[in-house]
Amino acid sequence: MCILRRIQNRDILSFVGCLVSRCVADTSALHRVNVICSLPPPIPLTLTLPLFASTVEPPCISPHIPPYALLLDLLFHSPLLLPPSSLGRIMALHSKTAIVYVALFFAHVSLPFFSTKTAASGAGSTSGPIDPYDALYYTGVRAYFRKEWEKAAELIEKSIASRESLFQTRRKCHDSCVTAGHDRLPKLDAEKGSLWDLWALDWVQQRAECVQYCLAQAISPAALLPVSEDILYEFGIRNPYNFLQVTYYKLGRVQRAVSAAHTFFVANPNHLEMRNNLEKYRRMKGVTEEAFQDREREKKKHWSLYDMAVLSESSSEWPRTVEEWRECLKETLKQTEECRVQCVVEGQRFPEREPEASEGVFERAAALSLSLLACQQSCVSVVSTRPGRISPHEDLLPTILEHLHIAQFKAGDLKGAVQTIRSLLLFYPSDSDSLSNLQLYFEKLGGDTESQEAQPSEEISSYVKRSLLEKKLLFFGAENLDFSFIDPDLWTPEEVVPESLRKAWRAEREKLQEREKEGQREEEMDDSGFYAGGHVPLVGVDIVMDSAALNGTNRVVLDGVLSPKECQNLLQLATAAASAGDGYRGRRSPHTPHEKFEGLTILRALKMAQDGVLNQTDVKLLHEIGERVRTLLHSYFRSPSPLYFSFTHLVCRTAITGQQEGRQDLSHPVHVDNCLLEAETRQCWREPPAFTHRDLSALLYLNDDFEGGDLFFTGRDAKTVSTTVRPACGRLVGFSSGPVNPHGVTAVTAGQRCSLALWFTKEKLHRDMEREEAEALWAAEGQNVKKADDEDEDEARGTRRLAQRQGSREKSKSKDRVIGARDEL
Ligand SMILES: O=C(O)CCC(=O)C(=O)O
Ligand SMILES: [Fe+2]
Repeated sequence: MCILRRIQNRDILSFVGCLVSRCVADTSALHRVNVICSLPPPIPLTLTLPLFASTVEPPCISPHIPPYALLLDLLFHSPLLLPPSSLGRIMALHSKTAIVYVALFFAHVSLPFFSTKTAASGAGSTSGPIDPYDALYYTGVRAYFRKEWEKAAELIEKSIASRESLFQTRRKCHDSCVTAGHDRLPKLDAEKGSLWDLWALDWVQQRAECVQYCLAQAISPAALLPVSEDILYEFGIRNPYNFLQVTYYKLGRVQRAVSAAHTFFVANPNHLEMRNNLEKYRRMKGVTEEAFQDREREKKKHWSLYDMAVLSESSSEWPRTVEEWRECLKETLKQTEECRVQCVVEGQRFPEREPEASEGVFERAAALSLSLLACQQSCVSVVSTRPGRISPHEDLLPTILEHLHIAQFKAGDLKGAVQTIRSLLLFYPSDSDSLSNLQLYFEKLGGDTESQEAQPSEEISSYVKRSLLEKKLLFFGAENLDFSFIDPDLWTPEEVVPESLRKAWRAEREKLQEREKEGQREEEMDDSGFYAGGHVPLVGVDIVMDSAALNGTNRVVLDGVLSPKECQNLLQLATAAASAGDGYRGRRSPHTPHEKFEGLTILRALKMAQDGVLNQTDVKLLHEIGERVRTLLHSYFRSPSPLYFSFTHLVCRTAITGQQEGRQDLSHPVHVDNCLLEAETRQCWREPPAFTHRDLSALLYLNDDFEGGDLFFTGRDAKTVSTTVRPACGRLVGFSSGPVNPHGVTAVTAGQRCSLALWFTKEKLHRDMEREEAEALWAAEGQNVKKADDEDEDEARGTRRLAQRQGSREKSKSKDRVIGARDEL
């Protein structure tokens, strides 16, 4: 197996020496790599590297690497015979794109190398130099696919721990080398011209040597090399925990499996299988709530502090809220620093573009320093992005300061409030609200706002000052050195942008504004691909309200989808299951504390039927009705592609008696099913934790004997109600799941409101695996139910199936329902 490590450098030879000096290879590895690795387009290059003796000086060589030598000639398959080594490492040089690919090969004999060094218990227990976490990961994944569960767990845990130790060591080395070479700095003041240059280089080199030496003490040479983009991505999406979840489950270590599952799910809230797994774990005996632990929580701790502080705002304990916002601010700044330090010590890549032939050392140095600055600036986006989300929170630091300011004001800490306002003004110096607040405080405090403690906080001042300086340099690079820089901040003042870029910047902004305006005009256009108005293939089902009547786009209300008896049967199912119901993802009151919320999926219902708690026929009816709804909506919305079940549950909301007095909230707050509605900006973000793959929503109501509980649609402001639908037995509301259809449910103030909620997706990949599991169980019992895999058919066939099924159902019940002639194919 091999791993590619990609390093870009046009002027490779200078550091190839250093890299190669850390490399060992064996001949079999060379051949294997040629076969296994897909290297970049082969532009023939035969490069014979000098044979290094074992006398290469530190810091290039680590004492842990045996004497070595390497000849590189991958393309002509003529590797130099090298002493066999357990760890092979090969480099292929690509002259045109100036990319060095370092491929690692781990021969079978290398496994003991890892096994002996990996600590049995995994996490955190790294002894000796830090091993390359990517290599450990690959070996762990290989063990996983071989079903060597113990080994897989051990190696993947070790890789997570090694990565963590690597970051910590980088941080430590960075801190301990901050002052290295400082004694050269006074010379910089004293000297001019080339001597100044030399002292500057000397300072840089002293610091580099210090860092290199420090890193080499703790990190194995292989782990010092950069890892591939693939590995960065894998760890970025927390995929190691995905493997660990299965691995621990197989090993019977359920608590660890649960925490791995939870850790993965936090960063992948749309992952259906993991959601299903977590629901299963929740129902397992012996699994405690503590097991649902995010193992990566510390790295995103500022978000839990943020949420805690927001929550505290709803209490009136303002001094505590102030403390919480302060903590959140401190942690956010700390995480930003951590991220920036990694940029410095990790080493930067040269910009992607082809270097000019005329570029000399200064241009190269500038390119590298711009890369470093861009990396550090990008930390704003890294820190501002919640786990599981794609887009960063806009203006995170100013937002935290705004919250802190309000909390301080409410807590009566006016001096603190003034300081925070002043800090906020550093980001937005002409913000009229902040300025008028400041004026107000000035009057209240009788001019004391100028006192020392009322100045902006030191850390925010230096943050803003440093950030502005970095932006200036980066914009300079963008203007003169062909460097591309995307500013992560909204608060950047225009004067920081050079005049020549400003025009393009303004034009870009105007275009954006224009697009936004257009967006608002086209807001009500639906790009879902659905086109309401198709036929309703079931006689007895009536369109009672179409999109026009419902004041919107791609919405419909159909009546007569269920007979009263069917409503009764499903209600029975709901009631019988309710006592053991698991709520919504295990939560009993996910939307409001005034109501109890019980959900039942088909798989769960089937298991309960197997246990004799529910009636099998009713469970099959639940399944069959889903098919009915799908066919109706597929046809009515003229779906351009097959619809797959994404999620289905029978759900009841019950008013809790004695908790309805003066209730102001909703049973289900206004939301959009497949994106995150931001009512203030009228934007809807199609990203996790929203269920982004949901395309069509359906609610099939079972009863009307309750108070409140109306479904209503709104505009994107989440306020303007466009229409209201009163639930009733057999009434089906269908609508496209996107931003044209924000909706909510009014409070259920008495009784129980039950419905079958269904969501459909056009993507087979996102189909509901639980439903398939239920179908497989039925199939295993020899029972005849239609499988979700049969769904790749056209509308007509779907309709025919409905017709046939409906026909036999109705015949057996001898009711007056017939199938429309058009569908009798
Ligand atoms: O029950 C209803 O009427 C709506 C529920 C809903 O919007 C949802 O579960 O997403
Ligand atoms: Fe909804």
